[in-house]
Amino acid sequence: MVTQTTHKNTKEIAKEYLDSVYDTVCSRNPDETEFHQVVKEIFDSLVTVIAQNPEYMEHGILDRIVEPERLITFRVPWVDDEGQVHVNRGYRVQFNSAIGPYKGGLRFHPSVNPSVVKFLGFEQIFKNSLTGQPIGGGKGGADFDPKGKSDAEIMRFSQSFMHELGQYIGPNVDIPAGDIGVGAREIGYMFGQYKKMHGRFEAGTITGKGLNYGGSLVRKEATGFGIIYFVEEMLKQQGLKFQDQTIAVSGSGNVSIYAMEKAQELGAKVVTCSDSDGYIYDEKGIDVETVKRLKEVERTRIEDYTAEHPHAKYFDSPTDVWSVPCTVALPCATQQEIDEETANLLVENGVIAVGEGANMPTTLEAINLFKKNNVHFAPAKAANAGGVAVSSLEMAQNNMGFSWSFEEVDGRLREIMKDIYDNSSEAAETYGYAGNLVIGANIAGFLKVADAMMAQGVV
Ligand SMILES: NC(=O)C1=CN([C@@H]2O[C@H](COP(=O)(O)OP(=O)(O)OC[C@H]3O[C@@H](n4cnc5c(N)ncnc54)[C@H](O)[C@@H]3O)[C@@H](O)[C@H]2O)C=CC1
Ligand SMILES: O=C(O)CCC(=O)C(=O)O
Repeated sequence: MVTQTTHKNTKEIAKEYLDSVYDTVCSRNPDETEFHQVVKEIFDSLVTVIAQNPEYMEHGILDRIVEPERLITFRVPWVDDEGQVHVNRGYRVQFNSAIGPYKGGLRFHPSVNPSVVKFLGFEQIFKNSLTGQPIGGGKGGADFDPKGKSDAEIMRFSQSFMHELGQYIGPNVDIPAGDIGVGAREIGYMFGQYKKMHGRFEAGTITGKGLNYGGSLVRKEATGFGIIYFVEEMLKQQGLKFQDQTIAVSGSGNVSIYAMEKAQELGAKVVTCSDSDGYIYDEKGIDVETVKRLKEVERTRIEDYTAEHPHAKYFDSPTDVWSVPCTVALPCATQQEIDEETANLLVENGVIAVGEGANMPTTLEAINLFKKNNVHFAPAKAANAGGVAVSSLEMAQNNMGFSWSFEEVDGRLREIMKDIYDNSSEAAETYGYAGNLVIGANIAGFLKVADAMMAQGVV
Protein backbone atom coordinates (compact mmCIF):
# COMPACT_ATOMS: atom_id res chain seq x y z
CA MET A 1 0.00 0.00 0.00
CA VAL A 2 2.79 2.39 1.04
CA THR A 3 4.73 1.51 -2.12
CA GLN A 4 1.68 2.28 -4.25
CA THR A 5 1.19 5.70 -2.65
CA THR A 6 4.89 6.53 -3.04
CA HIS A 7 4.81 5.44 -6.68
CA LYS A 8 1.75 7.61 -7.34
CA ASN A 9 3.40 10.61 -5.72
CA THR A 10 6.56 10.12 -7.74
CA LYS A 11 4.53 10.06 -10.91
CA GLU A 12 2.65 13.15 -9.90
CA ILE A 13 5.89 14.96 -9.15
CA ALA A 14 7.30 13.89 -12.52
CA LYS A 15 4.14 15.06 -14.30
CA GLU A 16 4.25 18.43 -12.50
CA TYR A 17 7.90 18.88 -13.48
CA LEU A 18 7.20 18.02 -17.12
CA ASP A 19 4.15 20.31 -17.18
CA SER A 20 6.11 23.21 -15.74
CA VAL A 21 8.92 22.79 -18.29
CA TYR A 22 6.30 22.56 -21.05
CA ASP A 23 4.66 25.80 -19.79
CA THR A 24 8.04 27.51 -19.91
CA VAL A 25 8.54 26.31 -23.49
CA CYS A 26 5.16 27.82 -24.43
CA SER A 27 5.80 31.15 -22.74
CA ARG A 28 9.39 31.45 -24.00
CA ASN A 29 8.40 30.50 -27.54
CA PRO A 30 4.94 32.06 -27.90
CA ASP A 31 2.80 31.06 -30.91
CA GLU A 32 5.32 28.38 -31.99
CA THR A 33 2.62 25.72 -32.30
CA GLU A 34 4.69 23.13 -34.16
CA PHE A 35 7.42 23.31 -31.53
CA HIS A 36 4.84 23.07 -28.72
CA GLN A 37 3.25 19.96 -30.30
CA VAL A 38 6.50 18.05 -30.58
CA VAL A 39 7.56 18.89 -27.02
CA LYS A 40 4.15 17.85 -25.69
CA GLU A 41 4.20 14.54 -27.57
CA ILE A 42 7.64 13.65 -26.22
CA PHE A 43 6.96 14.85 -22.65
CA ASP A 44 3.70 12.86 -22.48
CA SER A 45 5.83 9.75 -23.04
CA LEU A 46 8.35 10.50 -20.32
CA VAL A 47 6.29 10.64 -17.10
CA THR A 48 7.17 7.10 -15.97
CA VAL A 49 10.82 7.48 -16.98
CA ILE A 50 11.19 10.67 -14.93
CA ALA A 51 9.29 9.14 -12.02
CA GLN A 52 11.67 6.17 -11.97
CA ASN A 53 14.80 8.26 -12.58
CA PRO A 54 14.38 11.48 -10.54
CA GLU A 55 18.05 12.31 -11.15
CA TYR A 56 17.02 13.60 -14.61
CA MET A 57 14.85 16.13 -12.82
CA GLU A 58 17.55 17.00 -10.28
CA HIS A 59 20.05 17.67 -13.08
CA GLY A 60 17.55 19.82 -15.01
CA ILE A 61 17.82 17.54 -18.05
CA LEU A 62 14.38 18.49 -19.42
CA ASP A 63 14.88 22.22 -18.75
CA ARG A 64 18.11 22.05 -20.74
CA ILE A 65 17.03 19.70 -23.53
CA VAL A 66 14.20 22.01 -24.72
CA GLU A 67 16.49 25.01 -25.11
CA PRO A 68 18.56 24.92 -28.33
CA GLU A 69 22.29 25.18 -27.73
CA ARG A 70 22.22 27.79 -30.51
CA LEU A 71 19.75 29.24 -33.00
CA ILE A 72 21.44 31.04 -35.88
CA THR A 73 19.34 33.41 -38.02
CA PHE A 74 20.78 35.11 -41.05
CA ARG A 75 20.07 37.19 -44.14
CA VAL A 76 20.11 35.43 -47.53
CA PRO A 77 20.23 38.02 -50.34
CA TRP A 78 20.11 36.82 -53.96
CA VAL A 79 19.43 38.14 -57.45
CA ASP A 80 16.82 36.62 -59.78
CA ASP A 81 17.18 36.13 -63.55
CA GLU A 82 15.68 39.58 -64.20
CA GLY A 83 18.26 41.27 -61.99
CA GLN A 84 15.79 41.86 -59.14
CA VAL A 85 17.20 41.60 -55.59
CA HIS A 86 15.40 39.37 -53.05
CA VAL A 87 16.06 38.74 -49.37
CA ASN A 88 15.12 35.55 -47.54
CA ARG A 89 15.75 34.49 -43.99
CA GLY A 90 17.99 31.52 -43.21
CA TYR A 91 18.09 29.45 -40.01
CA ARG A 92 20.15 26.75 -38.36
CA VAL A 93 19.19 25.34 -35.01
CA GLN A 94 22.08 23.53 -33.30
CA PHE A 95 19.86 21.85 -30.78
CA ASN A 96 21.81 19.22 -28.89
CA SER A 97 25.35 17.88 -29.19
CA ALA A 98 25.39 15.45 -26.24
CA ILE A 99 26.00 12.33 -28.34
CA GLY A 100 27.72 13.79 -31.40
CA PRO A 101 28.00 16.76 -33.75
CA TYR A 102 24.73 18.41 -34.81
CA LYS A 103 23.15 16.55 -37.71
CA GLY A 104 19.96 17.21 -39.65
CA GLY A 105 18.58 18.49 -42.91
CA LEU A 106 17.93 21.88 -44.50
CA ARG A 107 14.46 22.82 -45.73
CA PHE A 108 13.75 25.43 -48.41
CA HIS A 109 10.03 26.21 -48.20
CA PRO A 110 8.00 29.39 -47.60
CA SER A 111 6.63 27.96 -44.33
CA VAL A 112 10.07 27.77 -42.67
CA ASN A 113 10.21 29.87 -39.48
CA PRO A 114 11.69 29.50 -35.97
CA SER A 115 8.82 27.24 -34.83
CA VAL A 116 9.28 24.84 -37.75
CA VAL A 117 13.07 24.61 -37.41
CA LYS A 118 12.80 24.11 -33.64
CA PHE A 119 10.19 21.36 -34.00
CA LEU A 120 12.30 19.61 -36.62
CA GLY A 121 15.52 20.10 -34.63
CA PHE A 122 13.99 18.85 -31.38
CA GLU A 123 12.57 15.75 -33.09
CA GLN A 124 15.96 15.17 -34.72
CA ILE A 125 17.71 14.82 -31.31
CA PHE A 126 15.69 11.71 -30.43
CA LYS A 127 15.59 10.30 -33.95
CA ASN A 128 19.36 10.51 -34.30
CA SER A 129 19.79 8.86 -30.92
CA LEU A 130 17.52 5.98 -32.01
CA THR A 131 19.73 5.25 -35.03
CA GLY A 132 22.51 4.15 -32.66
CA GLN A 133 24.89 6.47 -34.54
CA PRO A 134 27.00 9.18 -32.81
CA ILE A 135 25.03 12.20 -34.06
CA GLY A 136 23.44 15.12 -32.22
CA GLY A 137 20.35 17.03 -33.32
CA GLY A 138 20.17 20.02 -35.66
CA LYS A 139 18.02 21.36 -38.49
CA GLY A 140 17.76 24.44 -40.66
CA GLY A 141 16.54 26.03 -43.83
CA ALA A 142 15.10 29.17 -45.31
CA ASP A 143 11.69 30.65 -46.13
CA PHE A 144 12.62 30.47 -49.83
CA ASP A 145 10.19 28.98 -52.34
CA PRO A 146 12.06 26.92 -54.95
CA LYS A 147 8.86 26.36 -56.96
CA GLY A 148 9.18 27.86 -60.45
CA LYS A 149 12.78 29.04 -59.97
CA SER A 150 15.37 28.48 -62.71
CA ASP A 151 18.49 26.39 -62.13
CA ALA A 152 20.60 29.55 -62.06
CA GLU A 153 18.34 31.12 -59.40
CA ILE A 154 18.53 27.96 -57.27
CA MET A 155 22.32 28.03 -57.57
CA ARG A 156 22.61 31.70 -56.57
CA PHE A 157 20.25 31.19 -53.64
CA SER A 158 22.05 28.04 -52.43
CA GLN A 159 25.44 29.77 -52.67
CA SER A 160 24.25 32.82 -50.76
CA PHE A 161 22.69 30.58 -48.09
CA MET A 162 25.90 28.58 -47.67
CA HIS A 163 28.07 31.69 -47.71
CA GLU A 164 26.58 32.52 -44.32
CA LEU A 165 25.86 29.03 -42.93
CA GLY A 166 29.34 27.85 -43.96
CA GLN A 167 30.88 29.77 -41.03
CA TYR A 168 29.04 27.65 -38.48
CA ILE A 169 29.34 24.08 -39.80
CA GLY A 170 32.07 21.50 -40.42
CA PRO A 171 32.78 17.75 -40.23
CA ASN A 172 33.01 17.59 -36.42
CA VAL A 173 30.74 20.52 -35.70
CA ASP A 174 27.48 20.40 -37.65
CA ILE A 175 26.70 18.38 -40.76
CA PRO A 176 23.61 19.44 -42.74
CA ALA A 177 21.81 17.42 -45.46
CA GLY A 178 18.59 17.73 -47.50
CA ASP A 179 14.93 17.97 -46.56
CA ILE A 180 11.90 19.50 -48.34
CA GLY A 181 13.10 21.54 -51.33
CA VAL A 182 16.73 20.48 -50.87
CA GLY A 183 17.93 17.53 -52.93
CA ALA A 184 21.11 16.49 -54.74
CA ARG A 185 21.17 19.64 -56.90
CA GLU A 186 21.04 22.07 -53.96
CA ILE A 187 23.49 19.97 -51.89
CA GLY A 188 25.94 20.12 -54.83
CA TYR A 189 25.74 23.92 -55.05
CA MET A 190 26.11 24.29 -51.28
CA PHE A 191 29.05 21.90 -51.10
CA GLY A 192 30.78 23.80 -53.93
CA GLN A 193 30.32 27.11 -52.10
CA TYR A 194 31.57 25.66 -48.79
CA LYS A 195 34.68 24.30 -50.53
CA LYS A 196 35.37 27.68 -52.13
CA MET A 197 34.91 29.54 -48.82
CA HIS A 198 37.27 27.33 -46.86
CA GLY A 199 39.69 26.33 -49.62
CA ARG A 200 39.45 22.67 -48.52
CA PHE A 201 37.69 19.54 -49.80
CA GLU A 202 35.95 18.41 -46.61
CA ALA A 203 33.56 15.71 -47.78
CA GLY A 204 32.20 15.07 -44.28
CA THR A 205 30.75 18.56 -43.97
CA ILE A 206 27.44 17.80 -45.68
CA THR A 207 25.64 14.57 -46.64
CA GLY A 208 23.44 13.56 -49.55
CA LYS A 209 26.29 14.46 -51.90
CA GLY A 210 26.59 13.18 -55.48
CA LEU A 211 28.27 9.80 -55.81
CA ASN A 212 31.23 11.24 -57.73
CA TYR A 213 32.26 13.64 -54.95
CA GLY A 214 31.85 11.70 -51.71
CA GLY A 215 28.18 10.70 -51.57
CA SER A 216 27.02 7.31 -50.34
CA LEU A 217 25.09 4.72 -52.29
CA VAL A 218 21.56 4.31 -50.89
CA ARG A 219 21.42 7.79 -49.24
CA LYS A 220 18.94 8.92 -51.92
CA GLU A 221 16.72 5.89 -51.29
CA ALA A 222 17.36 5.56 -47.55
CA THR A 223 14.44 7.38 -45.94
CA GLY A 224 11.83 5.77 -48.21
CA PHE A 225 13.36 2.28 -48.05
CA GLY A 226 13.76 2.62 -44.27
CA ILE A 227 10.06 3.39 -43.73
CA ILE A 228 9.09 0.28 -45.60
CA TYR A 229 11.59 -1.90 -43.68
CA PHE A 230 10.14 -0.52 -40.44
CA VAL A 231 6.46 -0.95 -41.40
CA GLU A 232 7.18 -4.43 -42.76
CA GLU A 233 8.65 -5.39 -39.37
CA MET A 234 5.70 -3.85 -37.51
CA LEU A 235 3.20 -5.79 -39.64
CA LYS A 236 5.23 -9.00 -39.38
CA GLN A 237 5.04 -8.81 -35.57
CA GLN A 238 1.23 -8.79 -35.91
CA GLY A 239 1.23 -11.76 -38.29
CA LEU A 240 0.34 -9.48 -41.23
CA LYS A 241 1.92 -9.64 -44.68
CA PHE A 242 3.23 -6.57 -46.45
CA GLN A 243 2.34 -7.92 -49.88
CA ASP A 244 -1.37 -8.06 -48.99
CA GLN A 245 -1.55 -4.30 -48.49
CA THR A 246 -3.04 -1.46 -50.54
CA ILE A 247 -1.04 1.65 -49.81
CA ALA A 248 -1.87 5.35 -50.00
CA VAL A 249 1.14 7.66 -50.13
CA SER A 250 1.19 11.46 -49.98
CA GLY A 251 3.91 13.56 -51.58
CA SER A 252 5.99 12.72 -54.61
CA GLY A 253 9.40 13.87 -53.44
CA ASN A 254 12.47 12.03 -52.22
CA VAL A 255 10.81 10.16 -49.35
CA SER A 256 7.61 9.24 -51.22
CA ILE A 257 9.34 8.01 -54.38
CA TYR A 258 11.60 5.51 -52.64
CA ALA A 259 8.91 4.39 -50.20
CA MET A 260 6.69 3.61 -53.21
CA GLU A 261 9.51 1.84 -55.02
CA LYS A 262 10.38 -0.44 -52.09
CA ALA A 263 6.72 -1.10 -51.21
CA GLN A 264 6.06 -2.29 -54.75
CA GLU A 265 9.26 -4.32 -54.80
CA LEU A 266 7.92 -6.14 -51.72
CA GLY A 267 4.64 -6.85 -53.51
CA ALA A 268 2.23 -4.23 -52.11
CA LYS A 269 0.05 -2.05 -54.33
CA VAL A 270 0.55 1.73 -54.08
CA VAL A 271 -2.47 3.59 -55.45
CA THR A 272 -1.83 7.28 -54.69
CA CYS A 273 0.78 10.01 -54.54
CA SER A 274 0.47 13.82 -54.45
CA ASP A 275 2.11 17.22 -54.53
CA SER A 276 1.05 20.55 -53.06
CA ASP A 277 -1.44 21.07 -55.95
CA GLY A 278 -3.29 17.72 -56.00
CA TYR A 279 -3.17 13.94 -55.95
CA ILE A 280 -3.15 11.00 -58.36
CA TYR A 281 -5.23 7.85 -57.95
CA ASP A 282 -4.01 4.96 -60.09
CA GLU A 283 -5.99 1.80 -59.41
CA LYS A 284 -3.46 -0.29 -61.36
CA GLY A 285 -0.66 0.87 -59.06
CA ILE A 286 1.48 4.02 -59.37
CA ASP A 287 4.19 3.82 -62.03
CA VAL A 288 7.13 5.01 -59.93
CA GLU A 289 9.48 5.45 -62.91
CA THR A 290 7.10 8.08 -64.34
CA VAL A 291 6.94 9.91 -61.00
CA LYS A 292 10.75 9.83 -60.75
CA ARG A 293 11.15 11.36 -64.19
CA LEU A 294 8.46 14.02 -63.61
CA LYS A 295 9.80 15.07 -60.22
CA GLU A 296 13.54 14.36 -60.27
CA VAL A 297 14.35 15.25 -63.86
CA GLU A 298 11.63 17.42 -65.40
CA ARG A 299 10.66 19.05 -62.06
CA THR A 300 7.05 19.36 -63.16
CA ARG A 301 3.65 18.89 -61.43
CA ILE A 302 2.17 15.50 -60.53
CA GLU A 303 -0.89 16.30 -62.68
CA ASP A 304 1.27 15.50 -65.74
CA TYR A 305 1.24 11.82 -64.69
CA THR A 306 -2.17 11.39 -66.35
CA ALA A 307 -0.77 12.36 -69.78
CA GLU A 308 1.12 9.04 -69.82
CA HIS A 309 -1.37 7.07 -67.72
CA PRO A 310 -4.80 8.23 -68.95
CA HIS A 311 -6.64 5.64 -66.85
CA ALA A 312 -5.31 7.35 -63.68
CA LYS A 313 -7.34 10.16 -62.10
CA TYR A 314 -6.06 13.55 -60.92
CA PHE A 315 -7.82 15.56 -58.18
CA ASP A 316 -6.75 19.12 -57.42
CA SER A 317 -7.11 18.84 -53.65
CA PRO A 318 -3.97 17.31 -52.09
CA THR A 319 -5.43 16.61 -48.64
CA ASP A 320 -8.22 14.47 -50.15
CA VAL A 321 -5.58 11.84 -50.91
CA TRP A 322 -6.65 10.31 -47.57
CA SER A 323 -10.20 9.71 -48.82
CA VAL A 324 -8.88 6.86 -51.00
CA PRO A 325 -9.49 3.50 -49.25
CA CYS A 326 -6.24 1.82 -48.21
CA THR A 327 -4.97 -0.60 -45.60
CA VAL A 328 -1.67 1.21 -45.04
CA ALA A 329 -1.29 5.01 -45.08
CA LEU A 330 2.14 6.56 -45.55
CA PRO A 331 2.08 10.35 -45.10
CA CYS A 332 5.38 11.41 -46.72
CA ALA A 333 4.84 15.08 -47.67
CA THR A 334 4.84 17.49 -44.76
CA GLN A 335 3.75 18.20 -41.15
CA GLN A 336 0.17 18.04 -39.84
CA GLU A 337 -1.30 16.37 -42.94
CA ILE A 338 -3.60 14.06 -40.96
CA ASP A 339 -5.93 15.59 -38.38
CA GLU A 340 -8.56 13.82 -36.29
CA GLU A 341 -11.24 14.04 -38.98
CA THR A 342 -8.92 12.64 -41.64
CA ALA A 343 -7.82 9.89 -39.28
CA ASN A 344 -11.44 8.98 -38.71
CA LEU A 345 -12.03 8.72 -42.45
CA LEU A 346 -8.99 6.46 -42.83
CA VAL A 347 -10.29 4.21 -40.04
CA GLU A 348 -13.77 4.05 -41.58
CA ASN A 349 -12.15 3.07 -44.89
CA GLY A 350 -10.28 0.16 -43.30
CA VAL A 351 -6.75 1.38 -42.55
CA ILE A 352 -4.79 -1.06 -40.36
CA ALA A 353 -1.42 0.67 -40.22
CA VAL A 354 0.10 4.14 -40.56
CA GLY A 355 3.80 4.81 -41.17
CA GLU A 356 4.96 8.40 -40.80
CA GLY A 357 7.42 9.20 -43.59
CA ALA A 358 7.23 12.96 -43.14
CA ASN A 359 8.15 14.62 -39.85
CA MET A 360 5.07 15.05 -37.59
CA PRO A 361 2.47 14.52 -40.35
CA THR A 362 -0.14 13.43 -37.77
CA THR A 363 -1.71 15.65 -35.09
CA LEU A 364 -1.81 14.43 -31.47
CA GLU A 365 -5.61 14.00 -31.68
CA ALA A 366 -5.23 11.86 -34.80
CA ILE A 367 -2.56 9.68 -33.15
CA ASN A 368 -4.93 9.10 -30.21
CA LEU A 369 -7.76 8.20 -32.57
CA PHE A 370 -5.56 5.64 -34.34
CA LYS A 371 -4.57 4.20 -30.96
CA LYS A 372 -8.20 3.88 -29.87
CA ASN A 373 -8.98 2.01 -33.07
CA ASN A 374 -5.99 -0.36 -32.75
CA VAL A 375 -4.31 0.99 -35.88
CA HIS A 376 -0.62 0.01 -35.84
CA PHE A 377 1.27 3.29 -35.77
CA ALA A 378 4.92 3.82 -36.78
CA PRO A 379 6.03 7.26 -35.51
CA ALA A 380 8.25 9.45 -37.68
CA LYS A 381 11.27 9.59 -35.43
CA ALA A 382 11.57 5.81 -35.71
CA ALA A 383 10.11 5.10 -39.15
CA ASN A 384 11.90 7.83 -41.12
CA ALA A 385 15.26 7.57 -39.35
CA GLY A 386 16.79 5.60 -42.23
CA GLY A 387 17.77 8.79 -44.07
CA VAL A 388 19.83 10.28 -41.30
CA ALA A 389 21.22 6.83 -40.42
CA VAL A 390 22.65 6.46 -43.93
CA SER A 391 23.88 10.07 -43.75
CA SER A 392 25.90 8.92 -40.77
CA LEU A 393 27.20 5.99 -42.83
CA GLU A 394 28.14 8.53 -45.52
CA MET A 395 30.16 10.45 -42.90
CA ALA A 396 31.86 7.21 -41.81
CA GLN A 397 32.82 6.39 -45.42
CA ASN A 398 34.12 9.97 -45.90
CA ASN A 399 36.27 9.58 -42.76
CA MET A 400 37.69 6.26 -43.93
CA GLY A 401 38.17 7.48 -47.50
CA PHE A 402 36.39 4.63 -49.24
CA SER A 403 32.89 3.58 -50.31
CA TRP A 404 30.72 0.59 -49.50
CA SER A 405 28.64 -1.19 -52.15
CA PHE A 406 24.88 -0.68 -52.53
CA GLU A 407 24.22 -4.07 -50.92
CA GLU A 408 26.49 -3.28 -47.97
CA VAL A 409 24.78 0.04 -47.18
CA ASP A 410 21.28 -1.33 -47.81
CA GLY A 411 22.02 -4.29 -45.50
CA ARG A 412 23.21 -1.94 -42.76
CA LEU A 413 20.10 0.24 -43.22
CA ARG A 414 17.85 -2.79 -42.87
CA GLU A 415 19.61 -3.84 -39.68
CA ILE A 416 19.39 -0.31 -38.24
CA MET A 417 15.63 -0.13 -38.94
CA LYS A 418 15.11 -3.51 -37.27
CA ASP A 419 17.15 -2.37 -34.24
CA ILE A 420 15.08 0.82 -34.00
CA TYR A 421 11.90 -1.27 -34.07
CA ASP A 422 13.23 -3.70 -31.43
CA ASN A 423 14.59 -0.97 -29.13
CA SER A 424 11.36 1.06 -29.34
CA SER A 425 9.21 -2.00 -28.61
CA GLU A 426 11.43 -3.04 -25.73
CA ALA A 427 11.45 0.44 -24.15
CA ALA A 428 7.65 0.59 -24.41
CA GLU A 429 7.34 -2.78 -22.71
CA THR A 430 9.89 -2.00 -19.97
CA TYR A 431 8.05 1.16 -18.94
CA GLY A 432 4.56 -0.40 -19.04
CA TYR A 433 3.31 0.67 -22.48
CA ALA A 434 3.69 -2.58 -24.45
CA GLY A 435 2.88 -2.18 -28.14
CA ASN A 436 3.00 1.63 -28.09
CA LEU A 437 5.79 2.55 -30.50
CA VAL A 438 5.20 6.31 -30.08
CA ILE A 439 6.06 6.11 -26.39
CA GLY A 440 8.74 3.45 -26.89
CA ALA A 441 10.62 5.47 -29.52
CA ASN A 442 10.48 8.61 -27.38
CA ILE A 443 11.81 6.78 -24.32
CA ALA A 444 14.56 4.90 -26.16
CA GLY A 445 15.70 8.07 -27.95
CA PHE A 446 15.59 10.14 -24.75
CA LEU A 447 17.51 7.81 -22.39
CA LYS A 448 20.74 7.80 -24.38
CA VAL A 449 20.82 11.58 -24.76
CA ALA A 450 19.81 12.21 -21.12
CA ASP A 451 22.55 9.91 -19.81
CA ALA A 452 25.15 11.59 -22.02
CA MET A 453 24.01 15.01 -20.76
CA MET A 454 24.28 13.82 -17.14
CA ALA A 455 27.79 12.51 -17.76
CA GLN A 456 28.92 15.81 -19.28
CA GLY A 457 27.73 18.04 -16.42
CA VAL A 458 25.74 21.25 -16.64
CA VAL A 459 26.90 22.67 -19.98
N1 LIG B 1 14.74 13.67 -47.34
C1 LIG B 1 14.98 12.97 -46.25
O1 LIG B 1 15.96 12.22 -46.17
C2 LIG B 1 14.05 13.03 -45.09
C3 LIG B 1 12.86 13.72 -45.13
N2 LIG B 1 11.99 13.65 -44.09
C4 LIG B 1 10.71 14.32 -44.12
O2 LIG B 1 9.91 13.81 -45.18
C5 LIG B 1 9.04 14.82 -45.70
C6 LIG B 1 9.26 14.96 -47.19
O3 LIG B 1 10.61 15.33 -47.44
P1 LIG B 1 11.32 15.11 -48.86
O4 LIG B 1 10.67 13.99 -49.57
O5 LIG B 1 12.77 15.08 -48.60
O6 LIG B 1 10.99 16.49 -49.56
P2 LIG B 1 10.78 16.78 -51.12
O7 LIG B 1 10.94 18.23 -51.28
O8 LIG B 1 11.62 15.87 -51.94
O9 LIG B 1 9.27 16.34 -51.32
C7 LIG B 1 8.23 16.93 -50.62
C8 LIG B 1 6.94 16.52 -51.29
O10 LIG B 1 5.84 16.96 -50.52
C9 LIG B 1 4.96 17.68 -51.35
N3 LIG B 1 4.31 18.70 -50.52
C10 LIG B 1 4.87 19.75 -49.88
N4 LIG B 1 3.92 20.45 -49.23
C11 LIG B 1 2.76 19.78 -49.45
C12 LIG B 1 1.44 19.99 -49.05
N5 LIG B 1 1.12 21.03 -48.27
N6 LIG B 1 0.50 19.10 -49.46
C13 LIG B 1 0.83 18.04 -50.23
N7 LIG B 1 2.08 17.82 -50.65
C14 LIG B 1 3.01 18.67 -50.27
C15 LIG B 1 5.84 18.29 -52.42
O11 LIG B 1 5.09 18.62 -53.57
C16 LIG B 1 6.78 17.12 -52.66
O12 LIG B 1 6.20 16.16 -53.48
C17 LIG B 1 9.34 16.06 -44.85
O13 LIG B 1 8.48 16.08 -43.74
C18 LIG B 1 10.76 15.82 -44.38
O14 LIG B 1 11.07 16.54 -43.20
C19 LIG B 1 12.26 12.89 -42.99
C20 LIG B 1 13.42 12.19 -42.88
C21 LIG B 1 14.46 12.29 -43.88
O1 LIG C 1 20.34 13.07 -43.40
C1 LIG C 1 20.24 13.99 -42.62
O2 LIG C 1 21.17 14.46 -41.98
C2 LIG C 1 18.94 14.72 -42.43
C3 LIG C 1 17.72 13.90 -42.39
C4 LIG C 1 16.60 14.72 -41.86
O3 LIG C 1 16.58 15.93 -42.00
C5 LIG C 1 15.55 14.08 -41.10
O4 LIG C 1 15.75 12.95 -40.64
O5 LIG C 1 14.48 14.67 -40.93
